[in-house]
Amino acid sequence: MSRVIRIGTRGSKLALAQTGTIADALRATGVEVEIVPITTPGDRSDKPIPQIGVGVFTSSLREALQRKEIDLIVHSLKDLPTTPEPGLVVAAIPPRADPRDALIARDGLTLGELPPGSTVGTGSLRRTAQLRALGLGLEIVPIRGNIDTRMRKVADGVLDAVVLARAGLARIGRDGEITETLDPIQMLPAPAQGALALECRAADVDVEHLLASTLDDEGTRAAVTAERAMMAALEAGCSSPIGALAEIVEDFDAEGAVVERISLRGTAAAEGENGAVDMVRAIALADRSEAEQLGRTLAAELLDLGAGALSGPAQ
Ligand SMILES: NCc1[nH]cc(CCC(=O)O)c1CC(=O)O
Repeated sequence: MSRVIRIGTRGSKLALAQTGTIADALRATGVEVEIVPITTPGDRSDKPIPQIGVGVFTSSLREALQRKEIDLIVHSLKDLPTTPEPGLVVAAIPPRADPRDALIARDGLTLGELPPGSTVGTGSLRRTAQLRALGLGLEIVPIRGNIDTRMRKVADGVLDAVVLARAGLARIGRDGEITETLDPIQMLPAPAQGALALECRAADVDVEHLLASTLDDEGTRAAVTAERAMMAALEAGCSSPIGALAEIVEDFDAEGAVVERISLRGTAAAEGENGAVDMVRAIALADRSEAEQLGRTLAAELLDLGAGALSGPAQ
């Protein structure tokens, strides 16, 4: 392609890192790439993320894309609302990084080693609800800010631990400080955590084709499709207390031949006794081609178990 592809990005270390990775991958295919920094209102606000609303970081970037000031956005797919944006298309979803959450605790401690009353920082309702459900007597402290700011609270002794996504830590080169990778049995990640979404204008067929043919990963796309279909069916926004993890697993068909299927685990908040938050959980399996339906089926099962009482766009 003779055109220069302009990638718009927020100025955070994480955004620059993931944009840089995609820029390198595109340059390796022989195209010329320019990186265009864009400041969003979300970067200027100190309010907790659940209060500033869904998609606050994405709207300024999308406006620049619609106005043709840039040609491509590299999103963290977990931060992207499930409603499609008219005129734009997610042209590629590259191979996913490790989707799990991680603990960074003082003195190399694991969750189980933190004494009751220990303070654990997170800004996420999903992480808060799942940490509480473990019944370890941890004190969950709401925090926000970028990854470095959150990590500093442990280094400075302000908090005993924080929980962050492995993928983000790896992208900024700080995964060496993880003291425990949380098993999805304890902590299901956010839908699409660890995955990137490459968005361009639907009318820009050259860029769309380049992205789709060089950077898309079908297995990742199937997994995140199932997770996001579950989220959409629960009408949950990106900051609602729900978690989901789909994995491609090997199974046997009726004749005993090995086939690949998708397994999807999900969790959502439900109202427990005395108004407490309970996390209900479910798992289901489907053919790879049925990712979307699998997500809806699991959502229906979670709703049957009482999910939804606390989930909703307002959270
Ligand atoms: N909500 C913030 C956010 N958006 C994307 C990531 C990095 C992980 C990813 O790309 O999924 C993070 C940080 C975190 O949750 O620890």
